[in-house]
Amino acid sequence: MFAASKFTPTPRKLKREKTTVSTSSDSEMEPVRVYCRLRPIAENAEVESCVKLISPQELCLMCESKGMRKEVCYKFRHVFTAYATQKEVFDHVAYPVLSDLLQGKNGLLFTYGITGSGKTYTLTGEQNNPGIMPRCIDTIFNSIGDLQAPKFVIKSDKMNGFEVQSEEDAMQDRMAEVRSKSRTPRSNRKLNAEKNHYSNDGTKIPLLNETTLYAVFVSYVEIYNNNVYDLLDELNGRTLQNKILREDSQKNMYVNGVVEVEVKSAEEAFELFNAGQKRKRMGWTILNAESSRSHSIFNIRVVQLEQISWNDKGKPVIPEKNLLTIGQLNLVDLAGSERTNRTQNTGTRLKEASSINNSLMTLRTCMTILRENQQAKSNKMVPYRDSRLTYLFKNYFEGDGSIQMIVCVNPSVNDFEENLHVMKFAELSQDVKIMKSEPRTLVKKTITKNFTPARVKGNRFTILPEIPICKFDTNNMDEMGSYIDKVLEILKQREAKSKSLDKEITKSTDDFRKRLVEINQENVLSKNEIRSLKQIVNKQRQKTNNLEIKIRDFEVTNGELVGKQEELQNVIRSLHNVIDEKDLRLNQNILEKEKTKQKIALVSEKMSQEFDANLKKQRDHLHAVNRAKEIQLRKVREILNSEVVIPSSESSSKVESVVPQTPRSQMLDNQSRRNVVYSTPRRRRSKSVGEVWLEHNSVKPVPLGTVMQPSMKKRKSVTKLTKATDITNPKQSKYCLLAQEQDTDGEVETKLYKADIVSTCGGGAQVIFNDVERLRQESPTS
Ligand SMILES: Nc1ncnc2c1ncn2[C@@H]1O[C@H](COP(=O)(O)OP(=O)(O)OP(=O)(O)O)[C@@H](O)[C@H]1O
Repeated sequence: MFAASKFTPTPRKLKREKTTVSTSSDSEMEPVRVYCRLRPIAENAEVESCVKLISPQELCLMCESKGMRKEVCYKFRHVFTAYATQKEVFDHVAYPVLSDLLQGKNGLLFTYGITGSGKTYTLTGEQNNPGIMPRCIDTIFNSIGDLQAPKFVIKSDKMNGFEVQSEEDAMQDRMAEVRSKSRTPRSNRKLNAEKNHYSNDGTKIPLLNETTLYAVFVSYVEIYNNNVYDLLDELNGRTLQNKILREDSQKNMYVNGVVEVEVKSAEEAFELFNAGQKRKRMGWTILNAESSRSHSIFNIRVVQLEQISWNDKGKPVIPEKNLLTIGQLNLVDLAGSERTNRTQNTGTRLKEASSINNSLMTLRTCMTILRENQQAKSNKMVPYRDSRLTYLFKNYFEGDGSIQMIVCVNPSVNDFEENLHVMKFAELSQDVKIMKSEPRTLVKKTITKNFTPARVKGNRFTILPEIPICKFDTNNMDEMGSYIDKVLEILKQREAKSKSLDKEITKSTDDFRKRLVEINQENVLSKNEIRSLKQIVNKQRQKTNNLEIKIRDFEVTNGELVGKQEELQNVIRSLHNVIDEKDLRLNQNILEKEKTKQKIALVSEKMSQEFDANLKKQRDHLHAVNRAKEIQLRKVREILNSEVVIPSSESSSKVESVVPQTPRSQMLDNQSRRNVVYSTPRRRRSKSVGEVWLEHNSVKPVPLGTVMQPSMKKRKSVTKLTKATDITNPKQSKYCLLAQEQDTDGEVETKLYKADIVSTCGGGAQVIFNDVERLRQESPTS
């Protein structure tokens, strides 16, 4: 049991003043501490690294594209290679911040980088390889050890502050908690407990003050689609509710109504973290199977109750007036920036990505303007309110604590372009200087809910010394005199007490009035906030209405388009049918053609065979006829030879005498040697009456006037064979071609090419030349 001591401290009250960054001197400022951590390239990914390490503080990003080599170098406070352990990162980055935290200073630590670069790994890590968060929790509890305030003695006032309550009240709260815990199913507790082990390496921070009690509080929120959700909220079947951000009486930003739990061990803290982690919005993307879709903020607040004394039993004595120092550490796992063309996100993922990118963009803008303000000593407005992320951490940028950033980098060459943007932002952030923060100690009175009056008499109670009752005895005046003195003394005491009570009442009234004024101010702020929220809600409603109208319009258009699409599909279907039919017919035609071709080939083969056979027959026949004619001719020649006897000396005169004196022979005589006369052709000239000749003359024949002209009683004269029917006319059986040409001496020679026209079995005709008569004119003088 605690007893309220009479100890009245002289508080080290530090008033928090808002100083703009640009007006403070350099010694009061410190830059944002920026570290870089490289993650190993995944083993199965066959990609090159685009990072070259120059020194423990410098690295270069390199890339070669289209024959051009690009190399950009950056300097950081420290660069952790892919081989750096989680402990190294913790020792370098988080340990100093934790040391500040246990002195009551604030710190903000966030991981920044593109998706899949190792932000969650750095901050949370794995069960056997814990990251910064579990190591922080372990280190805090390792350090404070037994110096923990009994649970619920320090209590959140629900307005971002704390109050100290009496041990009796704390005990009642503890009992209530035990009762509510006993109602939680055992299976659930066991399930949660199984996951709460991160390996603890026993890291400690030496504490300066052994007369201080510590209480650790944690809360866990996420910013998803620019809304704040409490991941530790008791849901009881509800969905997570959007929380609003508020400013407390000290102008610090906080999440209104956030569940802040006092934890007494690291395991308890991990249990809460894991419970929140299950609610945190994670999702699958092409670039990271477990991608954070929100910014998550794990807040650790360490409240110190200073200058405690200890009673005989070794228990702390809580004074009436307390000195509270509050330090807080925000561990922020930012969602990764991502390019939609790489993640190929659509729908919800796309909306998330655009919200993530917007909030990161606002963070960049705030940093840029802060830097500009500091460098150009200007006073541009920093747009913290544009995003919940920057609005929540506005105090840090204005000098309420140190800021450290770990830039996580996946060195894959595929991430080169995006890493460039990240590095640019990181480099810019290093130039921003933040006011150094100092611990703030507040004086708080111990609150007692169960007020019990000192003494109760009948129906009234009094806190003044009572006047003793005395019997009036006139015989004993001495006793009466001492009694009166006593009463006078008591009355004096009562007067003094009354005065002190008056003073106390006046002070209490003043305090109460002050508190009322504060409450009133907060009330006014809340009203303003509610008003602005209402305006936002109205605007949103208006937007929703507009969107609904648009959606309806779209639905109508969509309906029409669907109708049109159906019509077009019907047309397409019928066209497809037509095409199918045509294809079928085409195929049939091709088949038929193929068949016909085959038939024609068969018939033509047959015909050519028949034709060959006929031809052979005719040739044989003609040969036979020729042979018979030759035999006849031979016989005629023999007869002629036997008739004509030519004496060797008068041969020329004998010829003349043997040749009958026909007009033709006379002509031959007359024309002397101009014409050569052959007996055989003359005889070969057929005189058959029935024969029809096809006389093929030259266009302008030279008139012959000779005996050589064949006798063609029935004839058809042509100068040109233009048509096949000129030959194939079945009535014609003979052919004679008259050709005249001049020899080199200019003498005319006439040739008669004679032939038989033989019909062929194919319906054509064959011209078989069998005789040539030549008639040549010569000048006797030549
Ligand atoms: N330093 C490291 N050593 C080993 N593995 C790592 C390291 N950093 C990251 N990884 C692995 O890379 C993968 C992606 O890491 P992580 O989920 O932390 O990325 P992230 O930056 O948080 O991504 P997102 O922004 O999409 O949430 C994980 O499987 C993680 O285990």
